[in-house]
Amino acid sequence: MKVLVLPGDGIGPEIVAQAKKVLNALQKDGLDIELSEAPLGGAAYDAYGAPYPEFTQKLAREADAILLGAVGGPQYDQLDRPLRPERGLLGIRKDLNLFANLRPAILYPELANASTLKPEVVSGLDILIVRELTGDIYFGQPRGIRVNEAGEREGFNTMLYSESEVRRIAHVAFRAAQKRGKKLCSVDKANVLETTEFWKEIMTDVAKEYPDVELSHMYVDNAAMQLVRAPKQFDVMVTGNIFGDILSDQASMLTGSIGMLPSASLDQNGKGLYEPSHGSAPDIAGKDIANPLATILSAAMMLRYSLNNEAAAVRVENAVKAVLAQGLRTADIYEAGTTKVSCSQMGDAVVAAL
Ligand SMILES: NC(=O)c1ccc[n+]([C@@H]2O[C@H](COP(=O)([O-])OP(=O)(O)OC[C@H]3O[C@@H](n4cnc5c(N)ncnc54)[C@H](O)[C@@H]3O)[C@@H](O)[C@H]2O)c1
Ligand SMILES: CC(C)[C@H](C(=O)O)[C@@H](O)C(=O)O
Ligand SMILES: [Mg+2]
Repeated sequence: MKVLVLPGDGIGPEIVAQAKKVLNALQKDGLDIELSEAPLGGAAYDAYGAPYPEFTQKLAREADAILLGAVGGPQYDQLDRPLRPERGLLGIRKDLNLFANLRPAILYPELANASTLKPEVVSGLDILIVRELTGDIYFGQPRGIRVNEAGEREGFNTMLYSESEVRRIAHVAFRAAQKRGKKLCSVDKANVLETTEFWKEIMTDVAKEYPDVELSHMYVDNAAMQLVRAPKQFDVMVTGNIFGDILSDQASMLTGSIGMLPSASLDQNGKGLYEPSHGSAPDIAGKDIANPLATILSAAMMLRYSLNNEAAAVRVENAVKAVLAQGLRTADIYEAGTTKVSCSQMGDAVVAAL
């Protein structure tokens, strides 16, 4: 199996190095993977003048699975839009048709106090957010910044979903719900936006094929409120690209830190890109203090979904649970009575716990 590693920018290389340690340890125990590396985002712009250069594209297309750190940083904000790091990430998602983004928000019992919510509200939390990743206002045309007829500048984007796009993500979400608590909440803004009114109609239609799953609908503003009021009411949530982006960052705080939330972005055939849900955290880059657990847990998802190695995935997840049980914490999840460790120390501890 070929695994392409894309460290990216900011804390990307630091957190990916920890996930690589874990994969290297598994390799020594017989995991049959071949690792290669390429730049994406700002690092790719620096090396090749493009955020998703041909060099990276070729390796990405050949790989069975991809592990990404994060992209972006203020030093790239002044570039022309097509050259910005984030366009590299959107480019690889679109190029590889990685339409199904799974973002599990799980509260480990040891982090009950790290969550911003009261322990009784979050204890046992286990939500899966299924975010559509290659459509919506992120990709709809037309888009841009222009001068209108009145001579005033305006910015515009297009929220767009085709029926096939909604159907395929609906099936992913219903199948996920079937394997879990059999409850699916589709999040929309159907009271205002036609795109999501259409989304809701298709979700309702696909539900007929999954009579064992209870489908509900919720407006996104209410969903944001319910996520902090009573998050355990949710099992699987399915939503479009932009709402899923926002709700998954919000859900991450229920688990104690955005540094705990992994993600998998999958195509129809099990090929996937695995990355933490957070960004390149320029404010803490280069300090060896970032939390690498979301990236390590993303590597576990890669073992599960693309490398079909459930045993190795569980082994990594158990190692993460073990380091938390040992009281080891990076700064973002630190609390009195625990032991503060650096990013690299956390990586070493997970390897030791394997
Ligand atoms: N998937 C991605 O590559 C991705 C995702 C989100 C944002 N970004 C990009 O990252 C850059 C920074 O964006 P932002 O600041 O809005 O979001 P961010 O997620 O990078 O950071 C938000 C806050 O969370 C903290 N944080 C994030 N990850 C952490 C970790 N592992 N451990 C400890 N703390 C962590 C940061 O220090 C910061 O205070 C931007 O260029 C943005 O476009 C990339
Ligand atoms: C960096 C950005 C393009 C990306 C997104 O919006 O999808 C990020 O926020 C994410 O959640 O992966
Ligand atoms: Mg995001």
